[in-house]
Parts: sequence; C-alpha cells; structure tokens
Amino acid sequence: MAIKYELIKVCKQSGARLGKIHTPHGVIETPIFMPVGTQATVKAMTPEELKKIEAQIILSNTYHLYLRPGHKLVEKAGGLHKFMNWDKPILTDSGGFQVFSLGDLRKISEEGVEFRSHIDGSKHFLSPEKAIEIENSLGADIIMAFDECAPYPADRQYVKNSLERTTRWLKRCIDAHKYPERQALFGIIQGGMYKDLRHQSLNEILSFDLPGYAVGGLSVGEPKDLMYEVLEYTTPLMPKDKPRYLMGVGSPDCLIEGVIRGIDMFDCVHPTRIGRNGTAMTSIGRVVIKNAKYAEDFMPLDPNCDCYTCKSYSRAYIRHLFKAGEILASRLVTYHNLHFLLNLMKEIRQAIMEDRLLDYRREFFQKYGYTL
Ligand SMILES: Cc1ccc(CCc2c3nc[nH]c3cc3c(=O)[nH]c(N)nc23)cc1
Repeated sequence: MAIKYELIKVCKQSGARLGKIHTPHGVIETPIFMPVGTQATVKAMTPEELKKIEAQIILSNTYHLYLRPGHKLVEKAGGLHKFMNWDKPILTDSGGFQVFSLGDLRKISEEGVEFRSHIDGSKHFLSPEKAIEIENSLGADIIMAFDECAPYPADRQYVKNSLERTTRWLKRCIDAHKYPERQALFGIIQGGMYKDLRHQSLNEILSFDLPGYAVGGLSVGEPKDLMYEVLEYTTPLMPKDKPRYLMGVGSPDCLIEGVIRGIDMFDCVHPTRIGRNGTAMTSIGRVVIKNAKYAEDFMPLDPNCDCYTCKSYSRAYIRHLFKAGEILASRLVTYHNLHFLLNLMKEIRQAIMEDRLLDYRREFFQKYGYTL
C-alpha cells in the first residue's frame, strides 16, 4: 500500500478524528493543514523554515509544473522531492481545477480539456491519462485524480453530467497509474450542492477501492454554511479507515468546522497569499500591517505567538518593510501565518485527544472574533 491510514481516536463530542497517514516519505499527523507550494516552492519559504514550523506535507501543482519547467525535466532531476529539496510527503493536485480556474479554457470533452497556458497562451490538452503521466513523473506521495470541479452556482443537470464524467475519468486515471504501490491515488467526490448528486458521486467514487478520498467541488464561492451542510451529509458515508481531504479549505473557522465534520486534510493558498499582502492571522484576529496605526506600534505581530517573526520583530518594523517594498516583509508574515495555522491544527489535535474540541472551538471563536 502506498499509504496506510491509522485511525487513533474518534472525538466523543463530534465527528472529529485523530489519525496518522504513513507514507514513503514519512508520517502525517491528522487533522493536518498542508501549505500550498504551487510551483515547487511554498512561496517565500525555504524547506528548512517549513521544517522549523513543523510542516509535515506540502502541495504542488500538476498544471503549473507541466507548463513550467515541464514534468519531464522534474523527472530528469529525480522527481519533485529531489528537485525542490523536500524529503517529507508531497501531494499534487491533478490540474483540472487549475485549468478551469486559471488557464484560458477552450473546451471540455469526454476526452479531456483543451486550454491555453496562462503563461504564454500556448495551446495544451489535459486528459486523465496525461494528468496521471505528469503526476507519475513528479513522484508525489499522494496524487489527485483528474476531475471536473463544477462551478458555483451550477444547475442540476450540469452537475449530474459533470460528476458522471468525473467517475469515468477516475476509471481512466486508475488504469493509467503506473506506480500505485508508491503513489497513493485519491478519488474526488463531486456533486455540487445537491444532496442526491453528492450521494450518487460518493457511491460511484467509493466503488473504486482507493487509499483515500477527497471532497471536491467546495470552497468555490458558496456560503460557508452551505459547505458545512454538504459535509454533514457526505463525510459520515465515507470510509472511517481512509483519510478524507477537503480541497481548498483553510481559513481558521473553516478548519475547525471541517475537523468537527470529520475532515482529516486541508489545503489553502490563504495564509501565504494574504501574508505576501501584509495581512497577518493572529490569535486576536487579523492584523493588516500596512495600516498607519501600526507605524509606531513596537509590539510583536501577535503577542500570543512564539514564532521567529513574533519573537524577533515589531509591527512597526514589519510595516516599514512593506512600505519600503522589502522582500523580507513577505517572508516574515508568511512565516508567521503558516506557523499560526500549523499551530492551530496542533491545538485541534490536542483538543481531540482530550475530548474537548467543541470547547476549544468556542474559546477560539471568542478570541478570534468569529460568531458561532
Ligand atoms: C497546489 C494546490 C492548490 C490547490 C489545490 C486544491 C484545488 C481545488 C480546490 N480549491 C478550492 N476548491 C477546490 C476544489 C477542487 C476540486 O474539486 N478538485 C480539484 N482537483 N482541486 C480542487 C490543490 C493543490
């Protein structure tokens, strides 16, 4: 088996689980937040810094690495782990979502999707077979099936046709996968916001015995309550002995609510993206550091944080770096934001262990300023 999921404990207060995913590049403690490293780097961070903040697995992207530098080049370099000097687990998405959301989509057919590169406008074609060929070359420990993430909102018939094609594409991914013993292929459940279609997709995707499954088609602009509702009627029907990955979700409230609804794995560009724009996620809510009110504020970014950024620099200094356009600005806030989310997941794991996750949620929301 490419990976082995070890269920350690089910929370008494909710659907939350504590687990471990054993992979060829090491163990992942779940629930886990996975930093996004789209172009073979978690932007502005070195692998050494990622290890310092205890990142256990990072994500990279088939669509981007196929376009640049090319999956064959990465394969020649010895695969993604060697190329980017990251010896812990890696997960790659299949590229379908990125084509729909980034590339200039030309058309979707049963065969696959034709698109123009967002880099130079050149014409390309991604199919289940092509996506798996790329992911096999990159060599990630967990690889996502080539799926179609329906837009939101989308009408029933579109969502039904799309989920049924995603099922047919999954079969083609499985047949094309060259290294199932060392790269775990996850199936992705679609079905939009329709309960009966979610159950249809779930039954079809789960009929393929795979090492793990993702809930796709969410975090696409729908209200958070609708996302939570879909999870409430989806995760209980997923196998208990396999990891569950909610794609594209990562704000603090969604992480906690997702864990409570039985999700084990999360990813989001959020902490790194807003970090580069100078927004810090702190234990007392968001701090937009370029705001003039921080010009002479000599407190740390987050007074309750023990990360390198918060132990070493003041808000005034970090604000100065942003105003001066210094590269260090992005690095320091990205470092803090990733530490903040990784630490949040560590506290969530601790709360599950002690059967007090719902109490933790209330405390966190009060401090962070969310309404329950
Ligand atoms: C590097 C990397 C970036 C982003 C992702 C997740 C990207 C992502 C979604 N993001 C928000 N909602 C999402 C839904 C889907 C989905 O339904 N299918 C797939 N394959 N990816 C999704 C994975 C890896």
